Amino acid sequence: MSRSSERRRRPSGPGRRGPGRGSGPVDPARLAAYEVVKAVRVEGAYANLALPHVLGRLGLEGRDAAFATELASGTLRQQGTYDAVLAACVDRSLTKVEAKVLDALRLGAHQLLSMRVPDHAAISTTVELVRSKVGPGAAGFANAVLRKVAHRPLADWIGEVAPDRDADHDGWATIAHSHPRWVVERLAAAVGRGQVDDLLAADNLPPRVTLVARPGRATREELPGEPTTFSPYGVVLTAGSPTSVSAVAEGRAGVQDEGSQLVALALVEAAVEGADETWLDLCAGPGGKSALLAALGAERGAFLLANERQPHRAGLVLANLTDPSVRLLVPGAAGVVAGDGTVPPYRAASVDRVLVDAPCTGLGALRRRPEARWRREPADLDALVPLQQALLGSALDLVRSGGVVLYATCSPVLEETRGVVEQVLAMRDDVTLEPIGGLVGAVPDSAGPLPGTVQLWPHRHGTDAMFLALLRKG
Ligand SMILES: C[S@@+](CC[C@H](N)C(=O)[O-])C[C@H]1O[C@@H](n2cnc3c(N)ncnc32)[C@H](O)[C@@H]1O
Repeated sequence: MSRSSERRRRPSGPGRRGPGRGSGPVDPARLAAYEVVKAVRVEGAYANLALPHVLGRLGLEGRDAAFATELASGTLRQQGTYDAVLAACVDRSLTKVEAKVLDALRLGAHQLLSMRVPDHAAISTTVELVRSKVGPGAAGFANAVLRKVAHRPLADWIGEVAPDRDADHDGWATIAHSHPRWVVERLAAAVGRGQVDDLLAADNLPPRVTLVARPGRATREELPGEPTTFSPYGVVLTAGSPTSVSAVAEGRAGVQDEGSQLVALALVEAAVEGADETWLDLCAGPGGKSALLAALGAERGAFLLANERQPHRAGLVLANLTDPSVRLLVPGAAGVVAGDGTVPPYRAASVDRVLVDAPCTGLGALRRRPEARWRREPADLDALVPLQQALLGSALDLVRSGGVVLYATCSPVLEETRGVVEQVLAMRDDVTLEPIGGLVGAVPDSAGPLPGTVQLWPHRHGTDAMFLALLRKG
């Protein structure tokens, strides 16, 4: 059966030029993707951090860099689908296939099934990669396996290797959308059965790059791109790289998901009577929201204290709050402390506004962390949920009467959102849950799992799946 061209939706990059046809040197873009996938497997690297290093070392730019990025990221995201396909094409368990060969087979499968790379180029370049990294025997094996993969388009493969969709939707989605089953189940519980497929599909698309103009330091009119729909500070970068934007290089603007911009905005938009001078970001690292809060606070005469438990991440917060010459971007407006937010070194009832951007599973940001879904486990919730409750509890101790705490997660998982807020509310009689108002409260179709809370979604809003709850101390 020949594969139809309609299903090929991704840009081809250098694959269309067919580098590495036949026996020859390994194509550098494929080599870069291979090195990233291997570093994720062997070193536990984060693909989004490993990519710039590898691209720089191999001197890849432009189309080649874009191709390598899509190849590595897409392969990692859709590994669950490709493994099911490869398992049907290999005469032994995939656990018996040498890991380096399996890395390369997954890269080949992504080119064959999801990128516009001609079959001959996808197969021959992968075979050369395997020959150079493993040897001629493995190259022959890879050639035979990828020829089988190339026999069918992706949709036909899914029909063959996934369970029946009507009989076992979550089993089907596990393969078709390449998410672990427990993640499918948690996301379905949060978004509802009617939309879970749209959400899972959105997780497999590369996120758009969004910039934030830090108020008082930059305007969004000076940033290249289209204004964001909901945040008054953002633009969606339509071309080029953020590092080439001078306001970003100078620290006056930054790269920040629109949902994260809305979290900072929701804290600032909440009405507070009386003093409004001391703001605390309890879990600040690496500091994207702190940078926006410091700029907004400076406009209102408020001081932002940015707290982060891990010292090296507290260093990243400082870097986000300073310009390239390490001068505070908004002098006198912010300070950074490395401290445990569950036993904070601050006076009780001394703060007017607190952000708790809690450590979480990150299952709302899977678009930008291609490998994260394979690293997380249900047991992570056993440690994270009590920590989230403790952090929210200490934020409520730190805020003064009449002040506000914004609890946020980049996860829509109900244990981390509704569960944490309900649990903390049940343990205290000095706190009320308030509707999030202002611009953030007006985002359409954003009702969260508790009255007045907000839940953003990649497939509805184009943002990470941020959860926001506003609590006021009585
Ligand atoms: C979701 S991230 C925060 C992202 C950050 N607000 C931003 O916009 O860049 C959660 C942070 O909480 C930190 N963290 C974890 N446990 C903590 C604790 N007990 N006290 C303070 N920070 C903690 C983590 O190291 C991590 O940097």
